[in-house]
Amino acid sequence: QFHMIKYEDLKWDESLGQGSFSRIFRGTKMDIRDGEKRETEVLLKELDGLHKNCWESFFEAASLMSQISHRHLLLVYGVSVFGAKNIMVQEFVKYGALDLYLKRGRSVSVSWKLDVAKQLASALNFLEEKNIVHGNICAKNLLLAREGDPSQGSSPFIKLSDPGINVAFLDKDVILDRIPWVAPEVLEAPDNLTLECDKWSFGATLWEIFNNGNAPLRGWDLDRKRQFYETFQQLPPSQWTELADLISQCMDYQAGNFGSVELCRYDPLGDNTGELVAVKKLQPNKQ
Ligand SMILES: N#Cc1ccc(Nc2nc(N)cc(-n3cnc(CCO)c3)n2)cc1
Repeated sequence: QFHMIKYEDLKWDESLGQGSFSRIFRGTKMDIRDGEKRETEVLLKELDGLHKNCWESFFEAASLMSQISHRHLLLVYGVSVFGAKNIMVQEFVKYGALDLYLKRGRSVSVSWKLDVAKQLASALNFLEEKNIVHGNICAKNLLLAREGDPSQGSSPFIKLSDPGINVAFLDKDVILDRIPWVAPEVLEAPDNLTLECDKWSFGATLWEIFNNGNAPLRGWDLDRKRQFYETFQQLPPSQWTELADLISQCMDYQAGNFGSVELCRYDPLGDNTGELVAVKKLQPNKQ
């Protein structure tokens, strides 16, 4: 289910940084078209050696992206395996990851952000229609193919990247660190990803986009992040009511695989001033 690319047809240019379990490089792949040699600029994503045992998951994530094509889904040309090296060969997307682009202080307009949000929504709608779960929606996995120029009225263009290693293969701490992008039910059952999980992550990614690429709960340690879910907290609401409503509809503790909801008082100080919170009991899915 994958196009195998010969290692000798690849050429590495400069390193572009570090994903969580991979290193990325600019490069070229050589192929023959109409009988002549052609070099295509590519992004080489190399799985790092210590995660060798998840190479199937690494490639499975990519093959998910190459089984279907959509204007806002990254094009994956194929894979190359050479000794211990596992390399995914992707189309080179001109401006790279959206979170870095926004953090670099590009001041972009609200309509620029709305365009990006709509494009992400259309990619997720497409995946949902195919009943395909991505599992790692976040601004780092949105790639900017076109900057868009407000003076020319041209809008940005994004591509959703591959999800990387499946969350079921990740250590608990890595999953905790993905709070608030990872849906709460994934912490209990990381091998049961559903479309609801992508909806939750969509909410956190919207928050990122409209907060100029700043990560939600930035700098929080794992215990504080875990508590964020245990006390059913929400992200700080956006200044735009409709956006705040959309984000809280996506990041809805009820919608996941939670069973009955029982209201009780969460009373940390023991002086009965605690706020009323909902206590959810994890129940097996009713279906
Ligand atoms: N300066 C700069 C610069 C860097 C990168 C690109 N291009 C590109 N193309 C892709 N296909 C994937 C990525 N990419 C970026 N970060 C990840 C890991 C998180 O997914 C993947 N970047 C363009 C310019």
